[in-house]
Amino acid sequence: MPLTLATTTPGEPEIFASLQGEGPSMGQPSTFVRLSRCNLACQWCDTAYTWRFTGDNRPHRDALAFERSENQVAMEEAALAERIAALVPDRLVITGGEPLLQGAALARMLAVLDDLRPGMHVEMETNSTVAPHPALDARVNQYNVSPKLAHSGNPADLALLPERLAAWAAEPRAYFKFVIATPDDLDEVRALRETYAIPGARLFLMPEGRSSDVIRERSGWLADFCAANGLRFTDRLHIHLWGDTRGT
Ligand SMILES: Nc1nc2[nH]cc(C(=O)O)c2c(=O)[nH]1
Ligand code: SF4
Ligand SMILES: [Mg+2]
Repeated sequence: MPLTLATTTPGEPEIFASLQGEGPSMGQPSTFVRLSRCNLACQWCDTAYTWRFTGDNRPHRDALAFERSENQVAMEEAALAERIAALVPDRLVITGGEPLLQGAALARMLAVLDDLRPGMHVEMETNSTVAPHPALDARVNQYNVSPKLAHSGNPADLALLPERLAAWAAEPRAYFKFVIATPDDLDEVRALRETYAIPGARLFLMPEGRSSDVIRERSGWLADFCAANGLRFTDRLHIHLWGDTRGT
């Protein structure tokens, strides 16, 4: 079974070399692979082209509908591994959408990649709701886990799964990255942190924003909060550098 990737332009899979823009590895040169499909629907999602296809009327800020045929492309595992191996970075970031929905195929792809480029550092971005396939889990070095708060618009019974959150909190490879839009969101983070005993060293707060101006405005109060509460702050470096564009 091939993987389903997002596209940069119709037919062209979203595979690119860039700098990790968010979280513990911010600034690291990395190859990115963006998979299509998501099991959630965040109203501020900046990659709605991975899930909000024509006929999907779940609320989104832009109310855009994307043509599935233009925004998805199938790719065999071995072909994807070859594309990754041909790029310079020795780190790989797999994102989406929700990449763990395609865990078994990703594990097969990473097995091929390990033959072509042994020792690559593999980072997985995830929305926290899907348990990693065991064969995939064995090949991941780092999880960047982003549970979705109430302001995302997802019902909590879909977005915040107690069993999953407890498992990520206990997983030393997992770094939490909470997307924060308003100061009210911080109370929800505080409650989750207490409930699941998330260590501060593995908890990042990141401003929501798809433009440099919005991110900068929110960074002001969010960075102050992080400093006062002993939490880690992450910017969205790629938005400052390249704006909200595909393939960056
Ligand atoms: N440069 C860059 N860094 C990123 N870190 C997480 C990303 C994502 O879309 O998940 C992302 C992205 O799209 N670009
Ligand atoms: S979980 Fe991520 S990809 Fe899915 S809708 Fe939310 S922001 Fe978008
Ligand atoms: Mg992104």
